[in-house]
Amino acid sequence: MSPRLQARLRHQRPDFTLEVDLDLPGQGVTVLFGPSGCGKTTLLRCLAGLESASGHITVAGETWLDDHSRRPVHQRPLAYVFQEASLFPHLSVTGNLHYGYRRTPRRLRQIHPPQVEAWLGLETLRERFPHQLSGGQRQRVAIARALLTSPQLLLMDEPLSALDQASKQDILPYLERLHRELAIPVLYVTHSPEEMARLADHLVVMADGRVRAQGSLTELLPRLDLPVTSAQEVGVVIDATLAAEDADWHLSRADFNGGALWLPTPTRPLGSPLRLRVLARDVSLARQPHHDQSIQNLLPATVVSVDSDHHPAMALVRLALADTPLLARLTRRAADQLNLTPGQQLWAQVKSVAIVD
Ligand SMILES: Nc1ncnc2c1ncn2[C@@H]1O[C@H](COP(=O)(O)OP(=O)(O)OP(=O)(O)O)[C@@H](O)[C@H]1O
Repeated sequence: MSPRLQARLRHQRPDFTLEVDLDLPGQGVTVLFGPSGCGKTTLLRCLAGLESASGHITVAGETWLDDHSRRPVHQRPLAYVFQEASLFPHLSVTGNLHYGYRRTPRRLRQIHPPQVEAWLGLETLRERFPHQLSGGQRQRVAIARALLTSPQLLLMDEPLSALDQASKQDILPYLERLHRELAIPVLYVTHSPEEMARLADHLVVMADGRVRAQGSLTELLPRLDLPVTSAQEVGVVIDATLAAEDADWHLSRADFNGGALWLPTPTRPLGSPLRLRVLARDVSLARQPHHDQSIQNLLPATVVSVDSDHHPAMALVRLALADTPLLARLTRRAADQLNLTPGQQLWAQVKSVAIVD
């Protein structure tokens, strides 16, 4: 298990104060989420040493900042990817990739060109120059170049926001792959709920220069007090494994801690990890398991709480499938007729499941 990324930071500007205490896993993607101006970029810049901050930072077991010492930017082994890829225009893709790699001392090189070329699908682009690449391809090269410095921390500040929708959809599978391969922490700033659902393992929700909540995506996404999703899109993500296939019906079973869901067979081998998204509006509840209806996914669930929704006619029911949370959005009248109370056992009928990763 890699050592955790810990940072307690205070940064003061005349009209803005950043004051955060982060304790994040040493591996995986942490998405920083929060309204414009809440301090996400400032936090990344403080971690990078581009802004002065007091406090402490520990990355990969090494202290970058404490009361007695402050490592300057060039001594912090991190990579920073911005909205716009700034590649060297006079160098080919290979030239750009080798730039950071060659400047990294041999003994510190942990990531090598063939690896990142495969992760980011660059094998056929090696000879091209930046002006011969699409926006998404340029950004893939920029990410690869950053990784070839073998950083201990990867900071990504809205890396897809300058791309059009088609390029975003092109690049997301590469980022999902990276997310599975990289053994370092990645801090990823985005305003996009889709990028959050597809890439995040962890979430830091910020407001006014402070951390409102931090934890795993599965734990924080269903929280109704956090502004992470719109009322229509509220739901959960479930990390599952592709466990069985029913070839006759082209359906596959995804198992997770607390149950299993059937879905149209995806093009990936049995045993693969799979991230599923279930929206609250696609879950209904019943006291008995009804098999005389079209919904195939029936899961035994326990009521945790019944909460208000943005609309006065609706209620959000928080459920537990063992350790896995699920949300159901019902009319208040339906919730009243079911006489829902915490601890009650019933059946969750899941109408639709999307694979997000
Ligand atoms: N160079 C600067 N000098 C002074 N104030 C700044 C500077 N950069 C940002 N700020 C202010 O600091 C606060 C935090 O800004 P920051 O860019 O970190 O927010 P953010 O959450 O990244 O926003 P966005 O989502 O819009 O990128 C804001 O009030 C902003 O106006």
